[in-house]
Amino acid sequence: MTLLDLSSLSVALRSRPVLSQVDLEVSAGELVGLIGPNGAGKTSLMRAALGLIPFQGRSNLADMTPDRRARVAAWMPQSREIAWPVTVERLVALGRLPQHGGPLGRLNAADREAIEGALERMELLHLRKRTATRLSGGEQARVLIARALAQETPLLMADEPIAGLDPEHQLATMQIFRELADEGKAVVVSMHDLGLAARFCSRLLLIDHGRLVADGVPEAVMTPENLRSVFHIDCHIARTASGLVLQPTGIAGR
Ligand SMILES: Nc1ncnc2c1ncn2[C@@H]1O[C@H](COP(=O)(O)OP(=O)(O)OP(=O)(O)O)[C@@H](O)[C@H]1O
Repeated sequence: MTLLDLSSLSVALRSRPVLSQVDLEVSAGELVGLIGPNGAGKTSLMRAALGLIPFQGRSNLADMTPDRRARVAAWMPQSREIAWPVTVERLVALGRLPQHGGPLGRLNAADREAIEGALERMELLHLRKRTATRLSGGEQARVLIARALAQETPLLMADEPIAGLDPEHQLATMQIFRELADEGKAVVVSMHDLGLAARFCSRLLLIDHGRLVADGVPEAVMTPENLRSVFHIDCHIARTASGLVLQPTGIAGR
């Protein structure tokens, strides 16, 4: 089942083209990593797909009413600002707003199950009564991922969700995304850790200067040529039983 369907998606910000003619379909069961250098257009692609910024072309999500979209796609933006000093469990409960179609009234059994599941998955049960604004940056990021998980949408889109997490929680979070995809959801995440992208994602989209320049399984996208021409780096790449292992070794040509 196709959950994200973009055709000829283009974005110009302040009259400057930042995304050009992206065609993309993402289906249930895929964990898609969006990779590319700083300023390549990863955030613009996701924000345009969600209808959060003006674009040309077509996005199935942007065509939906806001209510419908919130039931189809959960979104974790790059900015990690938590505006109010509410408890962790209250913040995660806000992920249930779309299911209520309005203000969050009394939580029902399905809400409670979704909230508990999200807190447990993100290893936040011990922090549930803490004030979210008084957590560390990485802890706050995990709370925001939990809020997106509690939304229980078939599609999860997250902008650099593992940035700032410690190694254990980076691995655990990528593993959770992998599980969500295996459970039949579609997950689209932008990320800069090419090693984790190669190891966990079923498919990679390589963006460079606003264009989708490669799209396929990690082995097909993480080629020495692509890594050199797009990221300007040399990498050690090895195929292992647990997937592709990739370690940047230097800046190309230096
Ligand atoms: N509000 C804005 N006004 C004008 N240009 C913008 C604006 N926001 C982003 N841009 C430009 O759009 C281009 C794409 O930015 P975008 O944030 O999509 O890149 P990105 O791939 O997500 O980068 P990063 O990895 O650094 O987060 C960049 O050149 C950026 O400078």
